[in-house]
Amino acid sequence: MLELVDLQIVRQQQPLIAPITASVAAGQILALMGPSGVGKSSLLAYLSGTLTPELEGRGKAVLNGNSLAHLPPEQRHLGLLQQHPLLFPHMTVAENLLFAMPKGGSNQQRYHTAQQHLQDIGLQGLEARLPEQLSGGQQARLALMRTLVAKPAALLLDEPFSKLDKTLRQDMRQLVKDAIEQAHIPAILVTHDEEDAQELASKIIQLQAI
Ligand SMILES: Nc1ncnc2c1ncn2[C@@H]1O[C@H](COP(=O)(O)OP(=O)(O)OP(=O)(O)O)[C@@H](O)[C@H]1O
Repeated sequence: MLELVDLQIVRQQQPLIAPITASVAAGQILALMGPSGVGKSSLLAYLSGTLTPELEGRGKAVLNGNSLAHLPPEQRHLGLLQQHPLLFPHMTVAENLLFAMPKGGSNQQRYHTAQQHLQDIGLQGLEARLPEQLSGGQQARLALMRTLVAKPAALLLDEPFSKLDKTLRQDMRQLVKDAIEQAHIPAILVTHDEEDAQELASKIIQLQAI
C-alpha cells in the first residue's frame, strides 16, 4: 500500500500544485494527469528521491508502512519506467536482465531464469542482441521486465507508452496491468492520455496548478 498525504511541489517557496492525498493498494494504479508543466514528473521524482535541487517536495509518502522521506533513494525499492526505455546500451538483452536480477544461484540457473523472463515478453532468441538492435516495442518490454525482475515495492510510470504506436501501446498497457497485478504492488502512472488512465487506473487525479 502506498499512501500520499498532502504531496506538493514547491519552487522558491511557491507551491506549483494543490496538495494531493491518495492511497494506492497493491495491484492497483493511480493515474496523475494535468497540464504540461504542472508538476507530474516532479512528483514522481520527489517520491524516488531524484528531484532537482531547484524544486522542493512537501508532504508525506508512506510505502508499506515506511516513510519514503526517511529512506535514501537506493533503499526505497521503487521501479521507474519512463518514456525512453532505461537499458544499458553496451549490454546484451540477457545481460541487461541479469544485471537487475537478484544475486544468488548458479550462473546457469540465473541465465535459465532470464531466458524464461524473455519468453514471457516475446524476446526469446534475442538474448545476444544489443538494445539498439531491438524495435521500440521490444525495448519497452525489456525495460519493463528489467524493472520487474528487481522486485520493486512499487512502480512509478512516467509516460511509458507515449513513444509507442497504437497497437503496441495497447499491448504494453495490458502487459503493465498484468505485471502490476501479478507482482501485487502499487503503481503511479503519469500520463497525458485519457485512454491510458481509463484503462489502467483505479483512481485518476487531475493535478491543479496554483
Ligand atoms: N531544474 C528546474 N529548475 C526550475 N524549475 C524546474 C526545473 N525542472 C522543472 N522545473 C519546473 O517545474 C515544473 C514542473 O515540471 P514537471 O516536469 O514536473 O511537469 P510535468 O507536469 O511533468 O510536465 P509535462 O507534462 O510537460 O512532462 C515546470 O513548471 C518546470 O518548468
